Amino acid sequence: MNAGWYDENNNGFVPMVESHNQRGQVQPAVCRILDANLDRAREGLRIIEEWCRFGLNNAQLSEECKQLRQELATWHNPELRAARDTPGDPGTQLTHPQEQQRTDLKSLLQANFCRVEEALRVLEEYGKLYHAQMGSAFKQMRYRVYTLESQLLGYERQQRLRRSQLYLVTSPAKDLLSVVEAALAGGLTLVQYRDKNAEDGDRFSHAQQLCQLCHKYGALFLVNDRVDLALAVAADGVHLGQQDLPIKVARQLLGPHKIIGCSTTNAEEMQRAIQGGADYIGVGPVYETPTKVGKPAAGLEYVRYAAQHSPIPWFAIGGIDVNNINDVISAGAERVAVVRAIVEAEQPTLVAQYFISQLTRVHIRSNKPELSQSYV
Ligand SMILES: Cc1ncc(COP(=O)(O)OP(=O)(O)O)c(N)n1
Ligand SMILES: Cc1ncsc1CCOP(=O)(O)O
Ligand SMILES: [Mg+2]
Repeated sequence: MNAGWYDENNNGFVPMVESHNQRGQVQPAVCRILDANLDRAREGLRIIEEWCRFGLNNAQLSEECKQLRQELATWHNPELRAARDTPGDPGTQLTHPQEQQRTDLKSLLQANFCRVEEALRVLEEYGKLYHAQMGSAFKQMRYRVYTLESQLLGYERQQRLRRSQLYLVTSPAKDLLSVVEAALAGGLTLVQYRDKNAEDGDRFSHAQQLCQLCHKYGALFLVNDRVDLALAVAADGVHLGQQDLPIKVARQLLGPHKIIGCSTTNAEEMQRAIQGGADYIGVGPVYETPTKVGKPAAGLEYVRYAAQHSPIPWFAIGGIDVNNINDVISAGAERVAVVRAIVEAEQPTLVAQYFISQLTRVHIRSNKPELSQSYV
């Protein structure tokens, strides 16, 4: 019969790695450290797993959490459990003020990833004193958790992108931060920083402030043209035009989990962007616009084409405002991107709300309720 024990935390029968350490007597304190951190890592993983399972309905991510928990359980042998001394532990009363104030889901998940990664690092170091394979086993697990974290954040980004109906592309304005904040308050969930003329130092500081603001509201933040700037401010991704870096190069620089958008004006560009791995495309200019002087309109015809042929999310852009939004929606658009309609609006909150209400109406009509759900 295999040696092991029954674990009450849903892991069932857990095969024992080895009940005795291989280096002679280990200090009881080391066993207590290992016991406490095995618990800590498992608890953190369980919190993350619940979101993967019930929040995202993602079987692959929840399975990875479960496997990691089970692997932790195989190391948590009776000898380590027996070392527990909760009444004598001075740390049980200590809480950090931040633990009491998780304001959003993203910070809750990040805090728990942090907790798991820290616990695994402790297990890696102290585990070397206990068992020859413990150090390398926990190192590998820590890297798996890093991968899980970036997969989960990437998956969340894609979901947010899919649920975004209105996209604000910024233009320089004296009170840009207040304008963007007002639009975020109206329900805006996707923002692109675009400034074709500023100096890099100013671009960096504007992008940094906008990025923080967007994340405070749970909105995605992308940077126009510049992969380096997107990386520098930890943006959610980048928007590239036909004259910018190729998508494949940007993907290598940004990794698999950031968003890459691409401008398209016709069917051929659309096809290339999709094949290149764009996460979404801009479709336009629908109308000629002073924001992009000299660029001929692709027209509503191209919007109709996108509605029929684009398998990835797409945003109609160019000259769209509150007066013509319904023509664009009638041509098949479910998402729109605007510059002047919001940046130059007297009441950006109301304009954002109006656009979203019109787009939501059409989503409900076309029976795509997932697009009209608000996101945590
Ligand atoms: C959402 C969206 N669509 C199209 C563009 C235009 O990009 P590009 O053609 O590279 O032109 P510039 O914006 O760089 O002048 C966009 N920025 N966003
Ligand atoms: C950046 C861009 N790309 C195609 S049209 C456009 C500008 C859209 O600006 P506006 O919404 O002010 O017409
Ligand atoms: Mg560009």
